[in-house]
Amino acid sequence: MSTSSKPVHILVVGAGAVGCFYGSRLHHPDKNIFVSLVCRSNYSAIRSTGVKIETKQLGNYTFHPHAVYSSNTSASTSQIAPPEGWDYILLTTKALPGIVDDPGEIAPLVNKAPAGRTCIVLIQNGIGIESPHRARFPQNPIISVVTTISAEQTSPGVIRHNRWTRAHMGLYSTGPTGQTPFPPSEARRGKDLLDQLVHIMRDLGGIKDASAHTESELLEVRWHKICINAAFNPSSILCGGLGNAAMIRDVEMLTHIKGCMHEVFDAAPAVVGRPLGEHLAKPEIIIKSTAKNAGAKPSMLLDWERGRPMELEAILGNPIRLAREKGVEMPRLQTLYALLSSAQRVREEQKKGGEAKL
Ligand SMILES: CC(C)(CO)[C@@H](O)C(=O)[O-]
Repeated sequence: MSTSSKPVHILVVGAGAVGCFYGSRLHHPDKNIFVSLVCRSNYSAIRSTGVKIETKQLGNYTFHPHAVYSSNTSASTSQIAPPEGWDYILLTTKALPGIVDDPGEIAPLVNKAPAGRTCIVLIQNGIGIESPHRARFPQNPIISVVTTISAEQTSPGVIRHNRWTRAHMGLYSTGPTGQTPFPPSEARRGKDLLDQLVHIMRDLGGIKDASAHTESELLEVRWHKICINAAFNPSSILCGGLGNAAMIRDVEMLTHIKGCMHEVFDAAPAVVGRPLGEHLAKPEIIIKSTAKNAGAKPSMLLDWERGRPMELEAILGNPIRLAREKGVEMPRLQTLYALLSSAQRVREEQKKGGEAKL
């Protein structure tokens, strides 16, 4: 596939570990593909020296983005932004429904282009993250990406990639039924944009396990990823701050983690409409692979340690509610959700100087 005739402009909103890592693999100025970043606290560091990526899999290197912006507003009003807007906007911030209005945040960026032109790419954890974007941007192609990656920003603009680069991608129309609200020509355009993104990431960017999927396959992969995130991420906080590999060395923790994973495997068919496919790793295989990722912390633990809000609704609340609507309870996940939602509320009250009510 040729991507060189017309420039491709990609904007990454959320220049944390995941955004910087994937942004660096998509940036190919020699092929007319330009990645820019919207940064927050790491703005000065990245603007002056670029992003340093440390990865055993792909070698250490420095990524110099096409442009670096300090906020969505400054990107949308900048003189150097592409006048026709961006071809792709990659959202790699944490999914925090009820706390952050993601579609509202990116609206000035999406609306810079003619209606429906910009493709919105959601590289975020969790279930139910796409529908608010579809409601806000009825005409834009939306690509939902489920990534399994262990990476962290060790200091501003320095990203350590620990393990995995799996990126499953699929178009999101209106939901799991896969019925597209678009006329065939627009649906075709969405598919072309999906194929182009996979091509850039896999063939040019060296992410060998980047792949394109149908909408219903992607829903299945999202539930499979929940089996990992809902088991490890909340537990890492409640067990006192252990990383994933450390947790499963403890026999009681291992029983708990496996129990959470099987709970999701058992509940998923009620929502997805079929059992999770045989090609998707079973809990025992995930555990084996996780054991090799020693020293790394899951994203939710890093958020908790930094005093940031956790992705509780996307990773626990939404899956619990969707399964419950189908008559299936997930008691282990519900316990994690109740405890951590309360812990987060108490901490927010304490920050405000108040006291949680007894
Ligand atoms: C490490 C991981 C695979 C699960 O804990 C990742 O998704 C994360 O950090 O959330």
